[in-house]
Amino acid sequence: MVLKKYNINPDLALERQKCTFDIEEIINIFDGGKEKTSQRRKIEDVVLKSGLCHDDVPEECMSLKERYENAVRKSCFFSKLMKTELQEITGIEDFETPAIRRIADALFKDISPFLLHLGMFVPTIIGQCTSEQLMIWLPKALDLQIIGGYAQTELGHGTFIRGLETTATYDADTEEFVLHTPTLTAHKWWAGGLGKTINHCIVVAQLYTKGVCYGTHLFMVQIRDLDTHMPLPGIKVGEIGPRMGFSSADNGFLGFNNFRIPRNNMLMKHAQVQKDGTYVKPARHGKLTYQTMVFVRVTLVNEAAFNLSKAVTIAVRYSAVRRQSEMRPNEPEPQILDYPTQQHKLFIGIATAHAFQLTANWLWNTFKSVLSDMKKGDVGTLPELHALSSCLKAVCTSDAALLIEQCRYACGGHGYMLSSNLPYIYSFVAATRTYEGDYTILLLQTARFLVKAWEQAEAGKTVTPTVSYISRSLKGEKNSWRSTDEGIIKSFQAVAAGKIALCVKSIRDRMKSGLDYEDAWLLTTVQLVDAAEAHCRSVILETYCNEVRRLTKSSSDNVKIVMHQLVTLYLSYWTLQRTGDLLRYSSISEKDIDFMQRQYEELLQHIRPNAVALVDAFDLRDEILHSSLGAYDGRVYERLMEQAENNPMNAEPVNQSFHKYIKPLLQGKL
Ligand SMILES: CCCCCCCC/C=C\C/C=C/C(=O)SCCNC(=O)CCNC(=O)[C@H](O)C(C)(C)COP(=O)(O)OP(=O)(O)OC[C@H]1O[C@@H](n2cnc3c(N)ncnc32)[C@H](O)[C@@H]1OP(=O)(O)O
Ligand SMILES: Cc1cc2nc3c(=O)[nH]c(=O)nc-3n(C[C@H](O)[C@H](O)[C@H](O)COP(=O)(O)OP(=O)(O)OC[C@H]3O[C@@H](n4cnc5c(N)ncnc54)[C@H](O)[C@@H]3O)c2cc1C
Repeated sequence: MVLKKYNINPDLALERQKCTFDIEEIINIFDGGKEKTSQRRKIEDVVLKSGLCHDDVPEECMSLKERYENAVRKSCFFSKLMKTELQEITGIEDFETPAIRRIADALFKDISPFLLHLGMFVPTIIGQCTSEQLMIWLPKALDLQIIGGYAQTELGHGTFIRGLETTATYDADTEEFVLHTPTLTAHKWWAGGLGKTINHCIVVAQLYTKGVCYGTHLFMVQIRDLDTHMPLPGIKVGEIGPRMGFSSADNGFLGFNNFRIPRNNMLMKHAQVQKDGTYVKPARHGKLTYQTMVFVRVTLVNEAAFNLSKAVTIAVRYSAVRRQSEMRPNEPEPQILDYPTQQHKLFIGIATAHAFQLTANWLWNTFKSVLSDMKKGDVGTLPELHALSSCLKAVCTSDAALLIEQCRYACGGHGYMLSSNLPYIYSFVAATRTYEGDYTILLLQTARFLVKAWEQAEAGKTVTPTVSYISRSLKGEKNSWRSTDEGIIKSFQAVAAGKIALCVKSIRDRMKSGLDYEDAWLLTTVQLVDAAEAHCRSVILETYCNEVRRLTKSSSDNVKIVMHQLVTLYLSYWTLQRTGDLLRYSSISEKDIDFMQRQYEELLQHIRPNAVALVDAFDLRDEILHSSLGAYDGRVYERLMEQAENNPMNAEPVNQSFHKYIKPLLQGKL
C-alpha cells in the first residue's frame, strides 16, 4: 500500500479530538498493565519489521493452492521467528502470551495450517501424556521437529464421540496397537493441517484389548514420512475440499488400513494398557481425555472477543468517515455514526467485546485453578468448569458471529468487499459456533449440570457459586426489579432459575405421565437449551460488572465513567432483548421497561463522542485489521480505489473471453 500513512481523514481526526478519556489507560487495563502493553507492542514491532506480513498479491486474489502455499511459507518463517527473537521477548514457551495470538493475524488473513499444532496437538501432549511420553514428544513438538494435529471427528460422527468408529486394537504379541478404519463413515474428517501439512496426529479411536472395547482413547500417530512427507503405508490422507472459510487450514481426511503403532503411543496419563493387554482405567474421572476440548473451548471465548473487537473497530471507523442521506432537508450529509440506529448496531459490539474479553480472562483463570486442583488429585471442580466453558463457548461464539455480521450490515455495500476483512472475520467466527462442540450440544451439557444443581439444592446441599441463585430461588426469594447493575443481574438470575425450574417440572411431569427419563429429557431439550442460555447470560452479566468494578478501581474518573457507560449499555440492551422473560420471571413493570429504553437511547448519545476512541482503545494495528474500511487513517475511498485499480482482473483492458465467446455471440457466430 503506497498511501501516506498518517494523512488522516478529517472526520476521523475530529472524532479523536472529542475523546474524553486517556485511551492508553483502557489499553493497559485490557493488556493487564503498562508493562504487558509495552511487551505486546515490542512483539508486534518485531513481527511487522520481519517483512513476513507482506504479500505480493492480495490473499483473496490467489488460487486456493497459492493461498495454502503462502500460508505454509509464512507459518514456517513465523515459527522460526517465535523460536528466536520472540522467545527472547516473551520468555520461553509462554503459551499464555495473547500478543502472539493477536499479531498472528497480521500474517494470516485466513488461517495458519499450523494452528492446530499449537492449538490442540501441543496442549494434548501436555495434558494427556505420562512424564516419559512428555519427554519424548513435547521437546520435538515445541521445536517443530514434528508437526501435529488433532483428528477426532469422523465423516459420520462429530458430536457423538462415543459413536466414533475408528478402532485401536491391542496386539499383545507385538506390543502394538492396530489402527483401522472399518467403514466409509469411520474416516477422520475435518482435522486442521491434516490435508497436506502435518506429519503426526493425535487420533481418537475406540480402544479394544483382550476382546473388550473400553471406549475412545487418544493415540500419537505418525502419518507421513519425516523426510519425503509421503503418507506412510496403510495411511490414506488428503484435503476435504473448499469450504466457507478456513481456506488455508488444509482440513483433511484420514483412513487407516490395519496401521500399527507401538503400545507406548497410546497417551497414558489417565488410562493405561499394560504390556499383557490389561486395561487400567482412569483413577479419577471418566472424561479426562476430553480435556483438550475444554482448553480450546476456554480459548474460543477469547477468540470471540478478539474477532468482535476487530469487526467493530472497522465498522465504527468506517461509520465516522461515511456520510449518507440527510437528517433535515438541505443540511449536509451526516456521518452515518450519527444515526441512532447505526449506534444501536455498533455500540453493543464495543460493550460485548469488553464483556467477552473480561469473561474470557476470568474463565482462563478458572481453568488454571481447576487444572491446579486436578494436579493435586481433586476433580471436584471439573463439572462446573465443563458446564461454564460449554455455555460460554456456545453463547460467546454465537453472539460474536451475529454482531460481526451486524458490523458488516453497518458498512453497507463496502462491507461485502473481502478487502473490508469483515467476511473473513465472520466466516472464521461462524465456524467457532460449530467446531469444538456445536452450540446446541454444549448448551445441553450445561443444562445437565443445571438440572443436577437444582436437584442438589432441593436436597438441601450446597451448590457452587455460579449457581447459588438456584438455592435462593428454592428458598422462595422473590425477585424485585431494580434497574441497578446488581438488581438487573439478580433479575437475570431469577429468569435462569425460573427456566431451570420449568425444565425440572417438565421432565418430572413427563415421567409421571409414563415416559422414561431419556424421553422426558429429550422432549424438554428445547427448554433446556433456553435455560442454559439464560444461565450463561447471567454469568456474563455478573462477570462483566464485577471485572469492570475490580479493574477500574484505581482508574481515572473519566475512564471509570466510559467503562461504566458500556456496562450499563450492555445491561440495558439485554434487558430490552429479554423483556418477555423478565416480565415472566421478575417483577419488572411496563414503566421499568420504558425507563430502560430511554436510558439505553440516552447512553447511545453519551457514548457517541467517544466511539472512535473506544475502538482505538482496542489498539489494533492496521496490519492486524487488514481492512480497506477500518484503517487508522480512515482513507477508505482511496484504499478502495487503489485496490480496485490493482485488481488482477484489471491487468489487461480486454479479457480474452471477449474474443473467445462474447464477440462470436455478438456476431451470431457462436
Ligand atoms: C493458540 C490457541 C488458539 C486456539 C484456537 C484453536 C482453534 C482451532 C480450530 C479448529 C479446531 C477444531 C477442533 C475440533 O473441533 S476437535 C473436535 C471437537 N469435538 C467436539 O467438541 C465434540 C463434542 N461432543 C462432546 O464433547 C461429547 O460427545 C459430549 C459432551 C456431547 C457427550 O459426551 P459423552 O461421552 O457422550 O458424555 P455424556 O453425555 O454421556 O456425559 C457423561 C458425563 O461426562 C460429562 N462430560 C462430558 N464432557 C465432559 C468434559 N469435556 N469434561 C468434563 N466432563 C464432561 C457430562 O457432563 C456427563 O456428566 P454427568 O452429567 O455428571 O454424568
Ligand atoms: C472449520 C472446522 C474445523 C474443524 N476442525 C476440526 C479438527 O481439527 N479436528 C476435529 O476432530 N474436528 C474438527 N472439526 C469438526 C467439528 O468438531 C465438528 O464439525 C463439530 O463437533 C460438530 O459435529 P458434526 O459436524 O458431527 O455435527 P452434527 O453432530 O452432525 O450436528 C448437526 C446438527 O445436529 C444437531 N445434533 C447432533 N446431535 C444432537 C443431539 N444429541 N441433540 C440435539 N441435536 C443434535 C446439532 O446441534 C447440529 O445442529 C472442525 C469443524 C469445522 C467446521
